[in-house]
Amino acid sequence: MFEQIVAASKGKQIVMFLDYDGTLSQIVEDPDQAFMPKEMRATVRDVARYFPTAIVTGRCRDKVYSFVKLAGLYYAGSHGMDIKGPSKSCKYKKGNQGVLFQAASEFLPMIDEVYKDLVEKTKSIPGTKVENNKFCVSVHFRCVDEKSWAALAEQVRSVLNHYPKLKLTQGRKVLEIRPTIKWDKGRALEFLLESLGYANSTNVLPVYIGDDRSDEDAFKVLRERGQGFGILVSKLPKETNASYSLQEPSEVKEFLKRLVDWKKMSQRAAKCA
Ligand SMILES: O=P(O)(O)OC[C@H]1O[C@H](O[C@H]2O[C@H](CO)[C@@H](O)[C@H](O)[C@H]2O)[C@H](O)[C@@H](O)[C@@H]1O
Repeated sequence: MFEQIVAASKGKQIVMFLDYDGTLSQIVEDPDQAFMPKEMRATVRDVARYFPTAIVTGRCRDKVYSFVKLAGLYYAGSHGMDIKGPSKSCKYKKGNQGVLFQAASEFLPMIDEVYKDLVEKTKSIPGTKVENNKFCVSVHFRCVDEKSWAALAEQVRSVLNHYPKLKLTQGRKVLEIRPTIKWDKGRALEFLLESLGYANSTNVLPVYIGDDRSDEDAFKVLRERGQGFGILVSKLPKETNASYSLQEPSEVKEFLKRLVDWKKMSQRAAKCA
């Protein structure tokens, strides 16, 4: 896989897109404790030195920033509905990059309301955790007894019946409630490529690494564009639009490190030539 990606990048700018949970951090029971190991942070910092890099996540943007803590990156939170550019100078930064795009601002009051309703409706089911991700809501069932999963899903559906403008999707032991707008991680990837000046460029090689169903939207965009590579993080074989796979975050780290080392070497070689 590494060799194919490097070969395909000849004469092209690699742009890195990284999902957070299950990709840069291990899946843990408590979503508030999904910290990023120091070594992974150092690796992502290096990646962002050599390639424009974005974190694309279902999480609230501020929350994921509190985990990643790197200023030189793009952040696309709430499944790409909330995009912000690097907060410190970096060579890929274009102009003053505050918030670049918020796809669902008008949904903010509705999301706050549905969050409260969901907390209330699900509080009788032990282990449930409802997370407000600003433009979407997650209802976690990782710590819920399997016998109660159906009842929990039913409660969530009963709340959503009152919100026809919201839809329900499912991730890893999580029900995700999002606006029914045509925006997802794939659209966020396209938006970011455009923001970086690569809208219709053939001189770019986007690489997207993610572990969950919502990442499939980005893998699909890459497949349809016939450009770049999706890399699925999974221990088990799965139906996917990704081109390659890695088993777990530690393999993601090794892949990223290798990419940085290769880039450093090729820059050195170019200077000596
Ligand atoms: O797009 P992502 O960054 O992968 O976000 C998807 C969901 O990730 C988080 O939940 C997942 O990770 C948790 C911590 O390891 C785990 O407890 C949970 O079971 C996983 O689904 C996040 O908390 C959710 O809000 C995101 O929707």
